[in-house]
Amino acid sequence: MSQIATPGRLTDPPTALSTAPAIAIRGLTLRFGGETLFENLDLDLEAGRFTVLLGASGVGKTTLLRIVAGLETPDGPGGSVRADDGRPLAGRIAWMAQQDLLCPWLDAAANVALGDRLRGRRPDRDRVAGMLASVGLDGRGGVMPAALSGGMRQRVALARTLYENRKVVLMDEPFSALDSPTRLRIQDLAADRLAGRTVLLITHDALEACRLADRLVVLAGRPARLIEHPVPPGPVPRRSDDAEVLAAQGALLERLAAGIG
Ligand SMILES: Nc1ncnc2c1ncn2[C@@H]1O[C@H](COP(=O)(O)OP(=O)(O)OP(=O)(O)O)[C@@H](O)[C@H]1O
Repeated sequence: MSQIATPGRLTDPPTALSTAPAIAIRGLTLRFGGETLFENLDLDLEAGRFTVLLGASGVGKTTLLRIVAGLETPDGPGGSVRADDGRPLAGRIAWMAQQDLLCPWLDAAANVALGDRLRGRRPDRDRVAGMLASVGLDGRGGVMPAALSGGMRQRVALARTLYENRKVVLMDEPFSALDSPTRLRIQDLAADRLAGRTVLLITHDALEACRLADRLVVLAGRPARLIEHPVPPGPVPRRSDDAEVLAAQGALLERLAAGIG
């Protein structure tokens, strides 16, 4: 297992971070074949906060994320996804997936700057090095993905997300493939490095949800509805051994097992 050091904070200007928008999702309806996944679904993502989304497999979590990202179009004229500053969301969203999606033929540094390469821009080497250092991978830019552990690969993926410096970050079970201690450390890192951005995180891990959520919602049923679940007190990331976090995790698991999610 690789331990994550506690590196210095990122150098993104605070003014840039403070412009993270709130997002209002309104009146979403989506049908696949004969199934109605969403019917007039609303969700608000608070500016600069972690909203955590749980729910049973197949309920529609990834589809909801894809709609927010503009990768899926809701049915009918009523549905909308809008930023509260009135500006388009396109170009302001980063995506982190369950798989690290690193290109195996590029080293860690080139993977961090992949977006620049795809846009035909010259990567900013100093920023790339800074992002790698900020996730505890100082001096590892030349290492190929095959030589990195799963936890380190996800840290490179996090550095790539940070390099993009988007104000909205959509995360689809980004840590689910990691062992528990590594997952705990990268949760801490993500909470610290993504602070101030508007984050929507999908997870099946009740402890992860209770550690990271400023707001916790469960997607359940068909058509799916959203059910609020209370979050433990205190700022994120909360300690995994905190009594209130453990109690909230237990209560959340009981609710999920009872079939609300
Ligand atoms: N493009 C599509 N065409 C048809 N059906 C789809 C499409 N995309 C998703 N679905 C269906 O919509 C439902 C919701 O899928 P989705 O991947 O959003 O679920 P999920 O809650 O993210 O599940 P998991 O937790 O397993 O990742 C599933 O029944 C899936 O088969």
